[in-house]
Amino acid sequence: MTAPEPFGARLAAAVGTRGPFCAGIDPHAGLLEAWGLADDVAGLERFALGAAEALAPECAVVKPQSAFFERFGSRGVAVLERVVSTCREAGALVLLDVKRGDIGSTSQAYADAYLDPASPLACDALTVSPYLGLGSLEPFVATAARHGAGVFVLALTSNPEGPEVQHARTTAGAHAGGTVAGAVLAHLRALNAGARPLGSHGAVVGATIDATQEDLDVHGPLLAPGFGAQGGTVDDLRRVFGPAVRHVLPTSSREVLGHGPDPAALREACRRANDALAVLR
Ligand SMILES: O=c1ccn([C@@H]2O[C@H](COP(=O)(O)O)[C@@H](O)[C@H]2O)c(=O)[nH]1
Repeated sequence: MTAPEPFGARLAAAVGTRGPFCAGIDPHAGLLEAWGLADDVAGLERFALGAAEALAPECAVVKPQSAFFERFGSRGVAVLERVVSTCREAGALVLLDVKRGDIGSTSQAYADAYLDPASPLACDALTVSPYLGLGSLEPFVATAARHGAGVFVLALTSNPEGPEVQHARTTAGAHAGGTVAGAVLAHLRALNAGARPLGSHGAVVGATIDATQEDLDVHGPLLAPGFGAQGGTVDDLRRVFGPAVRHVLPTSSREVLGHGPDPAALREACRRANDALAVLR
């Protein structure tokens, strides 16, 4: 059996063709209302599939936020499954923002749910939380490698509460003495070593964070939420990421979705974002 093409290589090719902008699909109640839809499963379906059909042919990566589907229970998750398949059929990679992480045996079940192609919710990559320890992420890393998928680990998140945990000093493990975020970044750098053209293990680093002393170049993708509605700009991306900006996937949900429901306006918003980001590469 031939090995699947690694996520990092698939991502590099997709970004080379379509640009780095990652469109988020976050069906907020307020956005459903703005699109003239009810805040129920039928409204969710119209909104999320409409966004997927308009945005996925334009973007290298689409990032559905699982929480907004889960709030409708199993019928919401069924809509998420259709969003994932719609986006992948349109040639976009799907990064599911679900921020999982648990003890190893449970992480294996999460990894199977989101990364095994046999699962109804199989995606190209997912977000995970490292706060049960870097070793606890191993099932995600191994399962992703088996299936040519990617893993994005929270490092320096875009929310203002992040630093109290992420800037704390760790006293245990291979990176003792450094910050928690620094340990996450170093772990990813080690996982990505030697990968060509780019590793499959990404970091989540907000476009809104203060200047950091951490080395953000993990030789893998850097998902940058906070671009758009949270205030992050192209200048912030340059300021925060420095030379590593070439590996950044800036992502925005509310800002781009606010242009709907007109599919042409959604597509245009995605094109404009990619045009504005071209100066960074
Ligand atoms: O540090 C993080 C990690 C993830 N997110 C997620 O990204 C989107 C942002 O939505 P906007 O509407 O563009 O603000 C959302 O799904 C968050 O859960 C983040 O914001 N920050």
